[in-house]
This record gives sequence, structure tokens and C-alpha cells, in this order.
Amino acid sequence: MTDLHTSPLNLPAWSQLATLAKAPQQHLLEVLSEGSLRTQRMTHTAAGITLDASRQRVSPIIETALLDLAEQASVGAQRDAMFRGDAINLTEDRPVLHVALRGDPMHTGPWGTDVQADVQRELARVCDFAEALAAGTVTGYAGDAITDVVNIGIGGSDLGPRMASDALAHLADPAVPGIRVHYVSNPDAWALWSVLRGLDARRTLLVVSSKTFTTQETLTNAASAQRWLTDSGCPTDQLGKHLVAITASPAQSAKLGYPAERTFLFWDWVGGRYSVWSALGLPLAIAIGPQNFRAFLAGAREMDEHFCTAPLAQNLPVQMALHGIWNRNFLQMPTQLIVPYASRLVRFTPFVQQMDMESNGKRTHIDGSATGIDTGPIVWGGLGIDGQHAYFQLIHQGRHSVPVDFIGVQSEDTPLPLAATHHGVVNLNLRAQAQAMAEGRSLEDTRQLLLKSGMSEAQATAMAGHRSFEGNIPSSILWLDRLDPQRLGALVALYEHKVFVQAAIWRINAYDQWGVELGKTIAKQMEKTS
Ligand SMILES: O=P(O)(O)OC[C@H]1O[C@H](O)[C@H](O)[C@@H](O)[C@@H]1O
Repeated sequence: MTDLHTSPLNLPAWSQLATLAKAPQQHLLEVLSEGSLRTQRMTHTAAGITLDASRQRVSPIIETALLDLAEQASVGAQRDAMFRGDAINLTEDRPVLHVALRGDPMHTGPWGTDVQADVQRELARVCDFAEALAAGTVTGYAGDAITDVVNIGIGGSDLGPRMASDALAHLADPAVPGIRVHYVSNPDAWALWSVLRGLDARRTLLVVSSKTFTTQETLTNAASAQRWLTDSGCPTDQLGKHLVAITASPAQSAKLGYPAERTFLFWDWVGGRYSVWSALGLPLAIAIGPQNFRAFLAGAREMDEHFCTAPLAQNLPVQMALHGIWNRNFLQMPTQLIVPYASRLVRFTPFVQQMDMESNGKRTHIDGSATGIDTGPIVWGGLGIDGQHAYFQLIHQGRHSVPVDFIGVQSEDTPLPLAATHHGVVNLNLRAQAQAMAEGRSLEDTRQLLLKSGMSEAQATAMAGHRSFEGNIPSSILWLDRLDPQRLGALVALYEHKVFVQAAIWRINAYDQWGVELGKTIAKQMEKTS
């Protein structure tokens, strides 16, 4: 790769944006009063997801400068290098090819035939195994069909499949007996016991998910769960019937006794936090069925195609990344709130939190120099409606300015008689919050309202400060047509590419995570000396 900047500070568009940020800007209330033309211009759809970015604090001239920044930072060339399999993870000298995991099974992508063959082979193994489980042909030591799967893994080996299993829980029909999938990540004894105590060891399968197969927390839980199996009657020489390993280090899992035919592989070029598309998605494939798992991959592929082909001005991940950079680096907003309004997306924010913060929480450029600018935002949040009754107060009236991603679902098909009423309440609230945050309510408007409600002049003046809202809080709304495997796949890929684009502009390596090492090293030293 040639001609890549080392710091965005050297790019002309960065200086232009810095100048624009100092100039007075219109309040969002005024901006939005321009009407629907702005909304049309700033609303784009791909893969069943519509991004309405009209409430971002950008004027047309800022939008153009942001697009210039993406061009000058060679985002397109960097994207192509990732899809080609160049070793863009420079500190670990590895390609970054999670996109190949959801590539078209019928057409080899730019990553080439070797990667394609490996990916499709493991995907077929995963789907076959999920099918065999569903058919009841996978049995335990006493010959009983497996009914419960316990995924033991942490970080990237937990958050993705767990988030997606929750988001797509409606695909498991409670009237049809299926396989129940449980997740255990924390090595606290209760976390494991609270799952195992309800299970029958003869019908339980342990799926130990770990890229490295050296993670202390996961190995502690795995050893403890194996002990529970043997104490419950499983003969030691039959333990293999209850074990599955998912790993990029098969030598390591073999050493710990995991049978090769029950070991599902991924590779060092898949980052843990980008691994839900790989064999690591096995618990998800079990929970929702292989066909739905393939649809999840297909949705991500649709977003990949959009990312690779749509002009930058209409490119969803590029637009989200640029608005994030404007908020982070030029409007000095250090956090990013993500609030899904569909309760099934309850784990989406923690999932993106790992993906974004572990990827872009960096202070060193790719060339080893210090960035000198802020990089990845502090990602936080949770379900929107619940948040309204908790921390939204600070967003509306606190002194921090917090940009928001609202995530909503257009159509709802829960078979509850009043489902449409529920859905109306949820989406009405989403829209109301986005509007309230953007427009606010001025001191004078508030005072007038209070007077109209019957307050005296003195009372209204005293109360107005407490009851007015500055507004001007930037937000985007992401509307999913519906919550299905395809849209969920596309949504996850959208955030992955947003993170990629920001890293490409900041010129940091989004794909290593040296920051988690020091604590682990100290824990090991402490273990030795205690
Ligand atoms: O999959 P494993 O090798 O067990 O790693 C599990 C997790 O732990 C690490 O500390 C990293 O911070 C994560 O990126 C990773 O997903």
C-alpha cells in the first residue's frame, strides 16, 4: 500500500474541518425546520436498513469536507486491501478476513481459493453438526439425545453468538422441543452453577469456545463443567461425547483432550470480536438452525457489497464513521450512546462496545507514532425505552453532550393480540426522543408555557431553567425493516465497517488488542507468587 497518510492531522480536509468547527453553527432546531429535503438527502438504505442521519450536526459544507477526509485518507484503497487479504493487522502480521467468512459460497471473493475452501468446509461442518443435534442423533454417554448446549467462552467467544441468539430468539418455536443453548462467560462459580443446576448431565453438551484455548476464565469454567459431568455419572472415557471445541488453536485443545472430530476451526486472521461469522457461531446455528445462520451470513454479505460499491456519500458505514469523527474530534464528544428500541437487541450495545472499543481504543498510529488526537469513542447504552427511565435525564439536561444511535424496527410480528399497540408505544418513544434531543426547548419558550399553565411571572421565571432543554444533541436513527437473521447480519456488518473506516482515517490498527495483555500478565505473576 502506498501514499497512505500516517496522521489525519496532515490531511487538508482535517484542517478544513477544524476551521469549520470553530465557526458558528445553526442549532438543530433551525436546521431541521428546513424540512424534508434535508431528511431525504441524509437518509440512505442498504440491506434492509435505513440510516436517517438528518439530526447530525453537519451542514452541507461540513458533509463535503468529511467526504474529502475519507477520500484523502484513502478509505477505499484501505478497504480493498482488507478484502484482498493484505496483512493489514501489521502488529501481528496478519490479514483481517472476517468478510470471507460470509462470502458467497458459490463465488470466491478477492481473498482467494484457499481461504474460500477452508471457510466453506468449516461452515458445512458447523451446519451438519447443528442439524444432527436438532435431529437428536448426537447422544451423550448413556445414549440420550442432547437437549442442552452450554457455550463456555468470554469476550469475542461469547458476546457475538449470545447477542444474536437473543436477537433471534423468536425463531425458536417454544411449542417444538428444540435444543436449548446457554452461555457462560464469567468464571465466578455462580455463573456456571446457575446454568448447570437446571440441567441433566446425560443430555448436556459443553461447547468450549476460545480462539487461543489458553484463556484462564474459559479454561476454569470448562474444567469445572467437566468435573460436574463426571461427578454426575459420566465415565471419564466417555467425556468426549459431551465436549466440543471451537478454536483457532486445535493443537492446544487437543492437548486438553478435545476430540478432533468435535473440534471446529477458525483461523488467526479472524479477530475474536469479529468471529461470530465463523465456527464460533455454532451455538447460534444450533439456536436458530443452519438455514437461518446462513441467512445471517447473507445479510452481512449484502452490507459488505454495499460498503464496497456504494458512493461514499450514500455509504452507510462511511456516513456513520464520518459523523462519529465529526462528533469525536471536532465537536469534542468523547462517548457514543447506542440505544436499541427492540428488546431482543438487549445485548447489541455490549457487543458493539467490545467490537468498537477493543478495536479503536488505541493511541498509536500504525507507524508507531503517538496519535495526538482522540480515537475510539466510549461506547455505552442499552435498551432505549428502559434508558429513558434511567439515564436519559443526563443526556437531556446534563452538561455532557452525548451523540446517540437509535435503533428501531419497522415491522413487528410477535403473535400477541396487542402486539401492534406495543410496537406503537416503542417506536413513538424512539421518534419523540430523537426529536426532543435535537430540538430541545428554549428558556423563553419554557417560560411562556409555564405562564400559560397558570404560573405567576415569578414562578415561571424561577422554574424555566429547570424545565428547559438546550437540545442540539446529534443522533442518527437506524431503522431495520424487521428483525430477522438477514437484517441482524447486516446491522452487525454495518458497525464492523464503521469501526474499520474510523480506524482507516485515524490510521490506527483496529485488529490487535495489546491493551488487554498487561492485566493478564500481572495476574499470572500474582498466581505464581501467591
Ligand atoms: O477466544 P479467546 O482466545 O478465549 O479470547 C477471549 C477474549 O479474551 C481476550 O482477552 C481479548 O480481549 C478478546 O478479544 C477475546 O475475544
